[in-house]
Amino acid sequence: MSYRTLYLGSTNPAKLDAVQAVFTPDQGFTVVARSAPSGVADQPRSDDETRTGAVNRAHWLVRQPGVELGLGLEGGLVDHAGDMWLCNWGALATSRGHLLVASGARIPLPRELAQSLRKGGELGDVVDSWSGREGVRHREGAIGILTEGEVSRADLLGHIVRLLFGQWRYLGESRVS
Ligand SMILES: O=P(O)(O)OP(=O)(O)OP(=O)(O)OC[C@H]1O[C@@H](n2cnc3c(O)ncnc32)[C@H](O)[C@@H]1O
Ligand SMILES: [Mg+2]
Repeated sequence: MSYRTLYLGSTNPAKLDAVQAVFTPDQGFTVVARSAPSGVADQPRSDDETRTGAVNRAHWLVRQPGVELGLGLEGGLVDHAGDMWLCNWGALATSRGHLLVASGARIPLPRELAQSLRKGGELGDVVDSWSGREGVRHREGAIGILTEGEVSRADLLGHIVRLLFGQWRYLGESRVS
């Protein structure tokens, strides 16, 4: 069997777990993690900026020689209904010019966290010092802490990856060769 390679635009293990759970060898895929520039702030602060970060990563990947399929995932913050919410976006680009986009579930952040984030900084760093843990962004994520382990960052991103994979399958025969 010949495998298709899916490039992920990040080496973050939580993102890689989410992608490897969907783009499996059984489905005919190998996954390669390669840091891709998001072209937006390290901490995006709107849906638009977060989606753009995911799309830029995916597009950057398919501009590299030999890359057929590029997937970008981006985490961000959104002000909504008086709270600051955690959001995530994903994009899957093909070298044939298709672009599929999806966003994930979101939850409001505790006021205390939102307050420090309004002063600047990245959610990953703020959550580490707030929770007294290290490297939360690479493991359970803020979402894992805020849901008592019920939903991990990989779970949250996994749903987005499935939405992308499903849309790509729906494209059918017109997808990449
Ligand atoms: O190496 P990359 O792919 O950039 O991985 P990252 O962890 O920085 O992830 P993003 O750039 O997609 O996310 C932007 C910021 O939001 C943070 N973030 C998003 N979701 C998070 C979560 O569930 N837990 C902790 N930090 C999160 C993340 O750590 C960054 O500071
Ligand atoms: Mg980042």
